Amino acid sequence: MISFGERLRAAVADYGRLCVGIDPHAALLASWGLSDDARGVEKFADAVLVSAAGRVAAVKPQLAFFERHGAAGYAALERVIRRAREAGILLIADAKRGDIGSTIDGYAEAWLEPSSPLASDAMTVSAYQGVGSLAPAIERAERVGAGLFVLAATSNPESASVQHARGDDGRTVASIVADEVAALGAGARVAGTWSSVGLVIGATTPLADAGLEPERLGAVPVLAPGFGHQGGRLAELDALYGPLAERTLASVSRSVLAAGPDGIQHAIDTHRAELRP
Ligand SMILES: O=c1ccn([C@@H]2O[C@H](COP(=O)(O)O)[C@@H](O)[C@H]2O)c(=O)[nH]1
Repeated sequence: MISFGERLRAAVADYGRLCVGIDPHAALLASWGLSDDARGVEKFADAVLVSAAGRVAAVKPQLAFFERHGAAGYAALERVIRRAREAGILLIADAKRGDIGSTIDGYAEAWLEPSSPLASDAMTVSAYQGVGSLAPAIERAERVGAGLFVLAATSNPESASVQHARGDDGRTVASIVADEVAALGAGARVAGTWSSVGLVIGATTPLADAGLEPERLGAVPVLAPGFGHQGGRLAELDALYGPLAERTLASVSRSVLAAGPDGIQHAIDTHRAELRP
């Protein structure tokens, strides 16, 4: 079995460091001429998949916009996940789940276990209950070759009051999360391989402001939202992420999706061109 970290490394080598978000906001559905229901959401997601497969390393459905449509939205998402697998593109479920260990394992079973109808390549999780609370999800992910991205320094401006707060040793909350994630499995890893447990580090704040020291983060991959619509510039990815840049997957949703069904392929290509190969 190939680990998620290694599958991500291969996808980035083949297709570059862009991830396209599948965020069927009501306003986008309207501008695409689609109905604001599960059918519209599924058509939207399928069109994004067709345009992204073979062009970018991964897609990232935002679950909120499927959940809006209840059970029918989930059924649509199950089919989208299956089609992503058939198309051979990595799919990161933006679920942002977090809870006590026994419950987080339930979430991991739902989103990562291959027998689940929602089985994704990776999911986003929150460490607000402590990185240790994620241990069952981490163990399950490693057992089934899936991945996790742990929120560390998110792209929204409100995050600073919590994530940049400093403890007695001077480290920020973001850096405590990042250090604990980096320590997972460190030493057991083959040199040059990527970890299957990554971090979410938004593109809207310099790493230093969040107290993050990239040289401490070993082989951890990064999922980086905040480019495009939120103001981050893809051309500045290398400068922003420094030594982490090679392992950073830049995620863009609205700035690509706003191009509509006829323009999305071109928009993806334009965004890719802003990243160096
Ligand atoms: O720190 C974070 C974590 C996740 N997100 C999610 O990424 C996309 C961003 O959408 P854009 O349209 O490219 O702004 C969205 O699904 C967020 O929930 C984030 O923005 N920041």
